[in-house]
Amino acid sequence: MKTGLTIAGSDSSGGAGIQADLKTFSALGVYGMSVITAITAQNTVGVQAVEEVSGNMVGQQIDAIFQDIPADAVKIGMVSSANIIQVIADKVKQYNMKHVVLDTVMISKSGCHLLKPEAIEALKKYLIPSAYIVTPNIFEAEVLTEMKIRTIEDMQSAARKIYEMGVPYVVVKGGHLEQQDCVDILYDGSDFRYYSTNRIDTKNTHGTGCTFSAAIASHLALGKSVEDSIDAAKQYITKAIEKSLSLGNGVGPTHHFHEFY
Ligand SMILES: Nc1ncnc2c1ncn2[C@@H]1O[C@H](COP(=O)(O)OP(=O)(O)O)[C@@H](O)[C@H]1O
Ligand SMILES: Cc1ncc(COP(=O)(O)O)c(N)n1
Repeated sequence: MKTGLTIAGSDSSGGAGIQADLKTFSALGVYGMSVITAITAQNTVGVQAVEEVSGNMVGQQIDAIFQDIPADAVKIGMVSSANIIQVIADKVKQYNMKHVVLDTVMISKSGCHLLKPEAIEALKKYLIPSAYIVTPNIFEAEVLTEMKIRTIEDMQSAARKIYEMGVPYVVVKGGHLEQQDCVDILYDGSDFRYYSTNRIDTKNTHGTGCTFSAAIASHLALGKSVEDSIDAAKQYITKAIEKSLSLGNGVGPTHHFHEFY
């Protein structure tokens, strides 16, 4: 069986973070493993508290996995601090991790900092260059590139700038662009590819970025190319949003379905 690892934060409400990633791995037929970087007390309304795991413990979780079970793909989500970033970047190198999909999580949809602002430089310097694919949303791409993004052309310029940080593939997600379609763009250093769907009219988008990046990692683990993995992940996230759940009083979660049923 193919294996996937998520290195991310825990979301107690099960909609985002580690929980969304493991549900995605499972739905796509990949054996899921996890390294928890932080625990959040969180629900569909907001994030009530965050407690970071120590860098040492993050490293020990990674060691425990890689000394026993190789991961066919790795998804990285909430990393919280510069110290944790450094540990993860070192371990990616040490274990020569393959198919590392980095979702540059910064702020929750409810406005809580999941990455300390002072850790952004470390993210750019150490983690982005150690990834195979990065998947910033519009806001994250703006922070990384220090530019405003309002159009597809702006997304392209941002993708070029992020590529220059030393990562082979950049996906800038267009879920937050003010236009009818949801267009994600892939840049590989020479060409752009576009993945577009109609915007689904729903408030329930808790965990969309987590689900999308975990789905890309799952398809890479299953042996698909980068282009096909993103295509398949786009189909998965679109269905997961279409069937999203009105649970809780706020932004409800995506729904994970087992394709084999
Ligand atoms: N309302 C929507 N309808 C269809 N697809 C969406 C919608 N919102 C987001 N997406 C898609 O979900 C994925 C996550 O994107 P986005 O919302 O931009 O990231 P994040 O969750 O990190 O903020 C992307 O593939 C995006 O195009
Ligand atoms: C622990 C954790 N990680 C990530 C997110 C971002 O979620 P989204 O996918 O909705 O941007 C979150 N809310 N909580």
